[in-house]
Amino acid sequence: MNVIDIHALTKKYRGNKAIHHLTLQIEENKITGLIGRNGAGKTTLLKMMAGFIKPSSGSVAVFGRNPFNNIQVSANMISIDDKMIFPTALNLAEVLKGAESFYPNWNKELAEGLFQYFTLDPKKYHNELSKGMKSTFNLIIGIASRCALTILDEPTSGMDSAVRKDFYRAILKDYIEYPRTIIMSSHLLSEVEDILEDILLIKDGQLKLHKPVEEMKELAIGLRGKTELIDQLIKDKEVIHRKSVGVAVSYVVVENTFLPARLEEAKDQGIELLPVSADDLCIYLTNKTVGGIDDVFSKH
Ligand SMILES: Nc1ncnc2c1ncn2[C@@H]1O[C@H](COP(=O)(O)OP(=O)(O)OP(=O)(O)O)[C@@H](O)[C@H]1O
Repeated sequence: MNVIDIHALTKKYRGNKAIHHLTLQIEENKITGLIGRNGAGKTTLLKMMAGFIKPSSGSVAVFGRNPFNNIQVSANMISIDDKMIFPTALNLAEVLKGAESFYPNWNKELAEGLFQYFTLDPKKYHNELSKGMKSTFNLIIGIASRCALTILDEPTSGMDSAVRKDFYRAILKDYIEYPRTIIMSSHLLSEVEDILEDILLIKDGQLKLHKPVEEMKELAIGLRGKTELIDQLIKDKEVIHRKSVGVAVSYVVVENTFLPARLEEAKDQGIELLPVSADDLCIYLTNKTVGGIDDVFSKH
């Protein structure tokens, strides 16, 4: 069953398209990573899934319903981001207590365990917390609420690296015990890759790729060798990434649609065949240009 069904979705802000004609589905009980660079449209897309903002055109269905102002959708969903605000009169312990009565699947032991592990002070107020501590508290609520649809928009923003790692592990462990649909946005795949099943990559509001992480690893190939030979090998291929490596030597990344015999031949010609990680592939696919930062320097 699809929890999310999006068709020809567009969101414009003052005429500028933040999301552009997006069509996709997200299956039940999967962890999907929404990956994209700054300004790619991740938050806008997640807000439309959560029913917080209206599309300009196209449709979003969550559990088969339009999520905008829909009580049935919001009863089964939680959306966590770094702009969350809580009642200022309540301290953290009181907010947790409130969440317990609000979310039907709330896991009290887990919430308290995480709260103690991350040494949050129950007497403190949310608006007194540091950026990383706010994210920590928000994510405890996001995990412990165990909602059928859990939307996490850059959930670890401001956390230090050790806390981020602990949280990714916590998300995965709790998901294994209690599967649900989790959509988590991030700039960088490398951090979250291990806990994801699917990757949804967007660039400039458009869908670049939606695939299982495992398939991503096989999708592209890196080729390094004499520029002349490389150009011959890839002449009918779309270049995903290219850079010069010294004089007359190039490294290119292309979709791996070669016949095995052709790759063997390339190897015999001295071309190196290199794997391309899912993380690097996402970076190349979302770069504004085919070259990298080196291009900026080589032009000056
Ligand atoms: N309320 C708004 N009014 C006008 N433009 C907006 C608004 N919100 C977002 N945008 C624009 O829409 C585009 C997508 O923004 P969005 O915040 O969805 O991207 P993002 O992928 O979440 O970025 P980041 O990773 O930097 O948080 C950007 O060009 C942004 O400037």
